[in-house]
Amino acid sequence: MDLRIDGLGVTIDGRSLVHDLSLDVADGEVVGLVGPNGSGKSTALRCVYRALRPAAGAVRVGGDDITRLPMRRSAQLLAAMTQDGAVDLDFTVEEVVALGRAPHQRGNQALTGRERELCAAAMERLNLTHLARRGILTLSGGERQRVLLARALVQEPRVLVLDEPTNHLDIRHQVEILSHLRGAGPTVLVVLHDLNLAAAACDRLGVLHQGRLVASGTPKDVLTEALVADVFGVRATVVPHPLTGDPQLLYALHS
Ligand SMILES: Nc1ncnc2c1ncn2[C@@H]1O[C@H](COP(=O)(O)OP(=O)(O)OP(=O)(O)O)[C@@H](O)[C@H]1O
Repeated sequence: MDLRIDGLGVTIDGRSLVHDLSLDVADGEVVGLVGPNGSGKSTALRCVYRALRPAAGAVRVGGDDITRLPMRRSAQLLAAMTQDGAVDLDFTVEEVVALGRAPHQRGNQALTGRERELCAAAMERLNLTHLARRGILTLSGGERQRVLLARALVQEPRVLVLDEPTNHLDIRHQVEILSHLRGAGPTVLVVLHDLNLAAAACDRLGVLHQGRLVASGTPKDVLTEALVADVFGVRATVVPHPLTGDPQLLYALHS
């Protein structure tokens, strides 16, 4: 197993925010974490990328407990694209993308030819080449999200974790970013709100409700009308996508 979350628990101010969460992600697999607002998705993910130390349990990458690794080593293994991963300094787009190589470099080394190619390919793939010289602070929210994904990809991590990577994005870029996750190389754990896009983008889903994992499995197994009603409190009709067969939820706002 590439990423193994084992009995994770987070308690803050006496309140259990994540309780006994275990979830495995196999090599190259894309697993989505879904759940209502406040169900503990970001808190769990923060433990995975070491922004938060869990009160219980462990997070293992390739068998190593990442909380016991030096920061530099865990940054070589795991990259995170998060809401709080924004860059406040006015670096250019190409400088921010190149920062993804930092865990692999010693001191202030210049990028090697291979690293420059890697950065150029990531910018090309995320439609950023024309923005390479622009200051990151001048970009729109969606453009900035794409820069942060490019930075995470050039890190060449074994595991990539993403917290709502489609925030701010128009539908074209939502589809594009999510379609980059499969076959991108790394094993992926991604928090998503849109259940239809999660069903299309992920091999498996884990559903969090009040800090507990209440279901996990393929999107087809997990996204049932009963689960959506129980966990999200919403009535939805589940239909197979006519082209892919992925479950898709239809919501009737009026009848
Ligand atoms: N540092 C903290 N101190 C106190 N409560 C916290 C802290 N961090 C998170 N919480 C609470 O823990 C619960 C889970 O929060 P979390 O951000 O993990 O949920 P989420 O599933 O990611 O939600 P959303 O879908 O709204 O982003 C929420 O009720 C939140 O208010």
